[in-house]
Amino acid sequence: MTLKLENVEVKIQAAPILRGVSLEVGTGERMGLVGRNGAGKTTVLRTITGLATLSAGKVLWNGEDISNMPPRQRALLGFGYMPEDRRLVPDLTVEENMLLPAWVNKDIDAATGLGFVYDLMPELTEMASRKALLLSGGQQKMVALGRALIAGQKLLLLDEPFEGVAPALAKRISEVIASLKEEGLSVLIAQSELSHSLDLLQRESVIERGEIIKVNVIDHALAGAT
Ligand SMILES: Nc1ncnc2c1ncn2[C@@H]1O[C@H](COP(=O)(O)OP(=O)(O)OP(=O)(O)O)[C@@H](O)[C@H]1O
Repeated sequence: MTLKLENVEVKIQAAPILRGVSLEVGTGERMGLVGRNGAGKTTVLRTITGLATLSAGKVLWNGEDISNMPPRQRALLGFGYMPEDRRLVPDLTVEENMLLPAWVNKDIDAATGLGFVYDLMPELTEMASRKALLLSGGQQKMVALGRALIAGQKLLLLDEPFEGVAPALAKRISEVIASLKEEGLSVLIAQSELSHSLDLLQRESVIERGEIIKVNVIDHALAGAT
C-alpha cells in the first residue's frame, strides 16, 4: 500500500502553491511533512484526499493513478484525513461526530470503522455519549483522530495532530499512531515542529515554499528513542 506523489503542481487562483512535489509513503511507514506556516503542508494533504486539484503531476496509490478520483471514492480506498482545526460539531456526541464521514458517504462501513477505533482507543468508548462541546481541546483531537480512522484504515493524513494538546494527551495520541504500524497503516503527519513525534517517524520530508527541499531519515538513537 504505497502512496506516491510525482511532480505535483497545485495552483490557487493562478498562484503556484505546490511546485513539483514528489514523495512516497510505504506500507506501515510513518512519514513527517515538516515546514513553516504557509509552506504548503495542508495543500499536500488536501491534494492526497482529492480536495485540492492538481494542475500537473500525479497521485498514485499502489501504482494506480488516482489523480482524478473524487474524495469520496478515495475514502473508500481507506484514506482518512484529520484537518488542522478539529471541526467537531459541538452539539453532537463523540460517537456521532466520529460517524459523520459514514453519514455523508453511505458506502463507508461504519460498524467496522467504529469497532476498529474503539479497540484502538478504548477511552473513546467511555466518552461516546458525551457532547463534543464538553471535551477539552486534546480530547477533541482524539475524537478527530478517531473520526479520521473510521474510513482511514490504509492511509492516515494528519494535520498538526499535537498542536495545542497537553503533554499527557500528546503522548497518548503518539502511542495510538505508533500502534497503527501493526495494522499496516501508512501515516503522513504534517507539522510545523517535530518535537512531539521525532521517535514516531521513520522519515521526514521538509517543505519550503511549496517545494520538498530534502528528506531526512530520522536517527532514533539521536532522537533518544528506544
Ligand atoms: N484558498 C486559498 N486561497 C489563497 N491562498 C491559499 C489558499 N489556501 C492556501 N493558500 C496559500 O497557499 C500557501 C500554502 O498554504 P498551506 O495551508 O498549504 O500551508 P501550511 O504549510 O499547511 O501552513 P499552515 O500550517 O499555516 O496551514 C500559503 O501561502 C497560503 O496562503
